[in-house]
Amino acid sequence: MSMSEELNKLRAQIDEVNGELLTLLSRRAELTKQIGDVKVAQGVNRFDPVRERDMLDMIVASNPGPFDNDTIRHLFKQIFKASLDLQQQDHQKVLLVSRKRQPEDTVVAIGDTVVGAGEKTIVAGPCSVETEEQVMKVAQSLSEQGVSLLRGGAFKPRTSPYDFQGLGETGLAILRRAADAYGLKVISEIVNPSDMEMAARYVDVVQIGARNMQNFELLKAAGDLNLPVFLKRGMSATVEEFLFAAEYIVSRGNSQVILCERGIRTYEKWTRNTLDISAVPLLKQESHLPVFVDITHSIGRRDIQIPIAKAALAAGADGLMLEVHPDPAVALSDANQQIDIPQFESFMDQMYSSGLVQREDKLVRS
Ligand SMILES: O=C(O)C(=O)C[C@]1(C(=O)O)C=C[C@@H](O)C=C1
Repeated sequence: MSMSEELNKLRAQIDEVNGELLTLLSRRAELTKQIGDVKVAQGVNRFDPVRERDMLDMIVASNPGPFDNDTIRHLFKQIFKASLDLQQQDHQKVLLVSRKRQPEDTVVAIGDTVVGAGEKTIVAGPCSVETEEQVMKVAQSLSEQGVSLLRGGAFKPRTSPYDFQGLGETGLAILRRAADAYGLKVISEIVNPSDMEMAARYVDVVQIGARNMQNFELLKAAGDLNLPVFLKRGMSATVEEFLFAAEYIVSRGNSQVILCERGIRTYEKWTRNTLDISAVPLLKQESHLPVFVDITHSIGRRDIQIPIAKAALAAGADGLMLEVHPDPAVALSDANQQIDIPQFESFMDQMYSSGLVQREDKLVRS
């Protein structure tokens, strides 16, 4: 027998053993899955280190070699770990917001504006609603720029109780009048579950702010609404916690949820928050919900807004949120970060000329 004939023969035997090992591993895996089910039913912990140690002791006691005991232990520990992972996967509930549940993108219709269907959408407006004149000026600019979603804060959860807290229902009424005057739609934050019904008379989209991302009663109330919800990521929330917050809304029957990355708290001081750009493709990958980036709160400065906007869109964001005020210097909140109307016009010019955003009023809808 030649050398290569001998090699081929041995390899054929190895292939056979591999097949037998695979059959045995699969049989073992099926058994561990069944054990996993029994453990869930009994409410027992899946990981059982004592059982693992006993099995290892038993196995090495009858180890015929040539592998030494440490190697055998190592190999079997890998098998235990894989079995545990399998038990866990089996019982992980697939979230309603997950792409595993719904592979196709959720599209949210706000009037004629279609969010999440490929076109990029801009949401703009003042941080706080201050006067009718202020909101009218911004609304006029939005309509001239072909932007149809007007934002404005009427209920302001401010860090300090002594800061301007918003005009409340009066503010929502101002937003509605301005939006109606210019054919726009309104997005505004609601902070109290008991205000949801009242808010639905004025707004087209309810916003849940970063500070309320884990206000579960508010999330449930938003889930009972028949309106889209714009959910902002909490400043210290992980991507997973963010998705669970969205799940609170969707699990109540409201699937019209838009996620918004708005920066997270880090040690960096040159931006107000640190824009977690990686959250955008991660959220798009994990979830079917549309994803926006708030380019105002995330960075808190005007000078780098254009590259940040481009980065957000390039990362796959479905839209951008930004703050516009006729006279930012005298704004009652966020005076340092809002842009004025000429700056907004120039911003939109750059978005359109780069081809990243299409004018909504020029889009032909089928
Ligand atoms: O015997 C169990 O309790 C199992 O869950 C099975 C198994 C195994 O793969 O053998 C898996 C995980 C535990 O940590 C211990 C053992």
